[in-house]
Amino acid sequence: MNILVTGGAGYIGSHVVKILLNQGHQVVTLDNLQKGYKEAVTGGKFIEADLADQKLLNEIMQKNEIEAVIHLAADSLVGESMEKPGKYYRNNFANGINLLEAMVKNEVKNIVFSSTAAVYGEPDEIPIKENNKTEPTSTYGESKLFFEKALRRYDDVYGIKYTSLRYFNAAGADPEAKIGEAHDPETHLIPIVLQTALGIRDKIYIFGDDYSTRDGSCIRDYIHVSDLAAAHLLAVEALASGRESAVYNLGNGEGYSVKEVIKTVKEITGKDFEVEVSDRRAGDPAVLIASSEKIQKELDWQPEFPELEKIISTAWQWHKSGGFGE
Ligand SMILES: NC(=O)c1ccc[n+]([C@@H]2O[C@H](COP(=O)([O-])OP(=O)(O)OC[C@H]3O[C@@H](n4cnc5c(N)ncnc54)[C@H](O)[C@@H]3O)[C@@H](O)[C@H]2O)c1
Ligand SMILES: O=c1ccn([C@@H]2O[C@H](COP(=O)(O)OP(=O)(O)O[C@H]3O[C@H](CO)[C@H](O)[C@H](O)[C@H]3O)[C@@H](O)[C@H]2O)c(=O)[nH]1
Repeated sequence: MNILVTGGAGYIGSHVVKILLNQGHQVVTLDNLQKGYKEAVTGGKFIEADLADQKLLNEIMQKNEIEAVIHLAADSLVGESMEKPGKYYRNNFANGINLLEAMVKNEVKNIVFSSTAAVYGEPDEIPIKENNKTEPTSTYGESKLFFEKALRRYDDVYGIKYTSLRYFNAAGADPEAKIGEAHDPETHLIPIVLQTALGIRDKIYIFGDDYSTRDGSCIRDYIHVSDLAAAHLLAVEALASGRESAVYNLGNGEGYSVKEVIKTVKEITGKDFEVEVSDRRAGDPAVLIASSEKIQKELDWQPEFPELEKIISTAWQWHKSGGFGE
C-alpha cells in the first residue's frame, strides 16, 4: 500500500515507518521537523511540510496515490497544553481536519490515529476498557478526543474508516538501536531516569509519593514502542481488508510505579544516582493501566516486549549510544 505517515520523523512515528517499510509498504513521511529528526526516517519518501498546509496535503495525496493515512503528528505535552490551549486545538484538532478534508478530496478511505490514555482522565475502573467514560483532564487529552469524534463524523458522512489507538505510556527503543526517544524537552519518566543514570541530569524527582498506591508513587502501563508500531501495521492492514472503524487501547495490562521504574533502571544500568521526592505534578492520575484485550482479540495483537526490564534495556542501549546527539 501507499501509506502517508504524518509525524513519521518523531519517536513513535519513526518506529511505525520502519515496520511498514519492512513489510514492503510504500511510505511517504510528512513531518515539519518541529520535534522530529530527519535521520529517524529510515526509508521511503520524506516531505518536510506542515499539516496546516491543506493545499500541499492534497497534492501529496494525489501525486503519491495515497491509499491510507497513519496520523501521528501532534503536540503532546500535557503541561504545555494547559498553558497554550489554542496551540493544541489548532494542531491536534484543526490541522487534523485539514488531513481529513484532503482524504475526502482524494478518496482515501482509511486512517489510523494516535490517540492517548489521556482521553479518559481519572478512570472509573482499572484496568481501563475502551468503553470507560472519557473525561479528559487536560487540553491535550481533549484535543485528541475531539479528533476521535471528528473521525466518527467523517465515517458517517464520507465512509472514511478509522482505527483510534489509545496508547498508554510508550517507552523503549528499536532493539537495533538506530532510532529511539529524543524529545526536547523530555518530560517522560524512563528517558529522564536514563539521562540521570548517564549523568546528564543531577537527580531524578519523584512527582509525589503520597498517592494511594502500593508505594505511594504513580503507577503506569509502559508499552514498548515496537509493539505499538506493530499495532499500527495490523490496524492499517485490517482497514484495507474491509474492517470497520474501531477504538483500541494499547498497553501491557501491567502497572509499574515510579519507584519501581527507578529501581529497575538502577539494576539494568548498574549506576546509582540521587532520587528526590518532590510535589505532585498537576493532573497526574494515580494509576493508569490498560485493558488491551479488545485489540488482542480483534486484531490478534500480541506484545513482543511486555517486560519492563526489556523495555528499559532497549531504551538504555539507545541512550547509551548517544541517541541523535543528546
Ligand atoms: N509518547 C507517548 O507516550 C504517547 C502516548 C500517547 C499518545 N501519543 C501520541 O503519539 C503521537 C506521537 O508521539 P511521539 O511521542 O512520537 O511524539 P513526537 O513529538 O516525537 O512526534 C510527533 C511528530 O509530529 C511532528 N509534527 C507535529 N506537528 C506537526 C505538524 N503540524 N505538521 C507536521 N508535522 C508535525 C513533529 O515534528 C514530530 O516529529 C502523538 O500524536 C502523541 O500525541 C504519544
Ligand atoms: O521526572 C519525572 C517524570 C515523570 N514522573 C512520573 O512518572 C509517571 C509517568 O510520567 P510520564 O510523563 O512519563 O508519562 P504520563 O503518564 O504523564 O504521560 C503519558 O500519558 C499521558 C496520558 O495520561 C499522555 O498520553 C502522554 O503523552 C504519555 O506520555 C507519572 O506519574 C509522572 O508523575 C516523575 O515522577 N518524575
